[in-house]
Amino acid sequence: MPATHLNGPVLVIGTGLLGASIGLGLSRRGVRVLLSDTSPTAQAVAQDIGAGTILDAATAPSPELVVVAAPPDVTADVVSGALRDHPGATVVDIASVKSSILEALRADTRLGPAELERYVGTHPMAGREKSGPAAARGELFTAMPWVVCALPESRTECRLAAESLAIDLGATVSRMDAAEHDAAVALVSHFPQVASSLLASRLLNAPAHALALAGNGLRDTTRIAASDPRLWIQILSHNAPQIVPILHGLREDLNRLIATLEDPTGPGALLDLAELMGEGNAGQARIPGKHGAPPQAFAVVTVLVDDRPGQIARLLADVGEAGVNVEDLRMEHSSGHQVGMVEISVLPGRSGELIGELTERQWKVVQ
Ligand SMILES: NC(=O)C1=CN([C@@H]2O[C@H](COP(=O)(O)OP(=O)(O)OC[C@H]3O[C@@H](n4cnc5c(N)ncnc54)[C@H](O)[C@@H]3O)[C@@H](O)[C@H]2O)C=CC1
Ligand SMILES: O=C(O)C(=O)Cc1ccc(O)cc1
Repeated sequence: MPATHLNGPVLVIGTGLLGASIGLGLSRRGVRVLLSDTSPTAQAVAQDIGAGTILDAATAPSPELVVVAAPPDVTADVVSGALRDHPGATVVDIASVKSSILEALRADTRLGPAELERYVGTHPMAGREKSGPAAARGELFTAMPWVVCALPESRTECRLAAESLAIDLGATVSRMDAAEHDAAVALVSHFPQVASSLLASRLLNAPAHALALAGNGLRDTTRIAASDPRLWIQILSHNAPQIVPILHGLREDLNRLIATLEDPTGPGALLDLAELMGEGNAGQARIPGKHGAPPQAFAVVTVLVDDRPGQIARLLADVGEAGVNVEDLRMEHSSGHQVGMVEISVLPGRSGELIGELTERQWKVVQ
């Protein structure tokens, strides 16, 4: 079991997707986790999957750290309660927006300055398009960024406790203030969500024969359109001032593109399209790779796999035996066929070796 910086107990308030994932990850590392949720079902499911034990306020020891993992619109109120109920604890929240919560806490007359010194806002940049504890994963945060927004008055030991939470769960700490955080996530998280939802909503009246042709391009760009609307209504409305300027920029680009495509043979039209695609290529290339490393082009080895149970596991075991690290993996099913294509991304320079090993083991490698 890896050593942890936190001693515990850690009280998780809100045991949905994120809270139960935190509970699972900490419990697996040997930290005692107490669980609390307004929904008795969410609490019970979180306990059943091993995320911790349901809090019994009468007998529970005082927590070292309280993690508020409730929806954004109740987060400030729950943090305020936790700061008052647990005077010896650091209290962090993990909500996707930070400034609106901080403003509400600063305006909260039930809190004194000494209480706010124990609060640190945080945001793990990891999640899923599902909600609830049944979708929780203890390894959700491994190698993902975790933003820590300490206040100027946050106590050092409280900032360190917040950072320990992220580090113990395998995440990478990124320090910034609430305003910087909100501007950054508006661009890299909230705008993609809006774009994906807008794109997917265009499919509402699409004929079935058109949808049957959908490939990974559409699946990749609409995956997060399946996200929980109840959460996203809150995120978007809390961070609206940061999102609106990005949408104005999008509108300008759309107007330009529409004008170009309305006269695709007009002067400069093709150059305009080339510029648009080129700017997209350049923007995409700026997205960092795994572990915050610079973007890296991987070689992709494509393998045809029969759609039978156990095939992927057998393929991955063979890749492992070949001694080649899998950097990324994706699978494409063609509808109506009993075969799938698995794309294995590996470091450039290792693909030839992998193709040789897999071919020798009778896999059908697409060249
Ligand atoms: N879903 C995601 O991918 C990510 C979500 N977050 C943030 O994590 C927080 C939780 O989100 P999810 O786990 O996805 O939502 P969820 O819907 O899966 O879980 C939220 C839980 O909070 C409980 N809850 C509601 N009001 C409460 C209260 N007053 N006291 C105690 N518990 C209460 C609900 O019963 C529910 O079990 C949100 O603030 C969200 O912005 C952060 C990163 C990623
Ligand atoms: O599913 C994804 O790719 C995400 O980006 C999930 C996510 C959702 C909300 C957040 O505040 C942070 C991360």
